[in-house]
Amino acid sequence: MSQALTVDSVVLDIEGTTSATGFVVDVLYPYSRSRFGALLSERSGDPDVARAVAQVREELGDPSADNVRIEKALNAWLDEDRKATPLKTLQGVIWSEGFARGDLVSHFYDDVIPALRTWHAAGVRLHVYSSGSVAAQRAWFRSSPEGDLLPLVEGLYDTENAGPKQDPASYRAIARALGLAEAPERVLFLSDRPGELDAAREAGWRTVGVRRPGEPYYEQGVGDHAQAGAFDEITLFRSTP
Ligand SMILES: CSCCC(=O)C(=O)COP(=O)(O)O
Ligand SMILES: [Mg+2]
Repeated sequence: MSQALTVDSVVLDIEGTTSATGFVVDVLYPYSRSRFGALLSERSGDPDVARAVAQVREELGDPSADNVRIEKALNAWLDEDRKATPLKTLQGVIWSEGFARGDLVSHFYDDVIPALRTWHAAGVRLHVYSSGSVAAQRAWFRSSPEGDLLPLVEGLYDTENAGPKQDPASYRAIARALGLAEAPERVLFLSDRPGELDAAREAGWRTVGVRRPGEPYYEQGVGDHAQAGAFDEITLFRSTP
């Protein structure tokens, strides 16, 4: 359904919205699964790895969990597609290196990159809020099939610097970071998940649910949120304060 909105900023979900869940699950997840063991044993001094390991131990309630137990927990969370922050941190370390090496190229639906360029050219500020870590998001946008898209994007937010995606407080924190705490209606959130859209709306944001055939939330729909089947159905104008 066509949507036309006047906003300052658009905040993008990745999986299911800009990009295919199938690509994440079939390409990125196996890439990380086969590298957790080496990361844990060879890179324990890396501050991101050490922080994530401490968080896994805390979540397991086992302060002395060894690498075998930690790897098992990571793989179990991967199997259930649990968006646990330490899992996402460790995946972000692995994927960033995979993108930098050229092993990986990110996926965007065909309608997405032209829309991002159009919205950016119209003066709309673009940001990302994903369960994928900020490091993963940076690598994802830098290594697109059309090259480096990072210059289009102003802010990157994840469950560590903003909070859980189904909590309105996370959207309030992002609005503050955007300088829009007093005007949250000037922020638009695009996501495939109704729980995330509900949380954004509760924080005062505008919302459009993106429903793409084949995505996990396609059948369920996005409740009473405005919806679009692709980004080329969404026209954005830059609002003035
Ligand atoms: C580059 S992020 C990789 C995808 C991912 O791991 C993820 O959890 C995405 O979740 P989203 O919040 O974007 O639906
Ligand atoms: Mg999503």
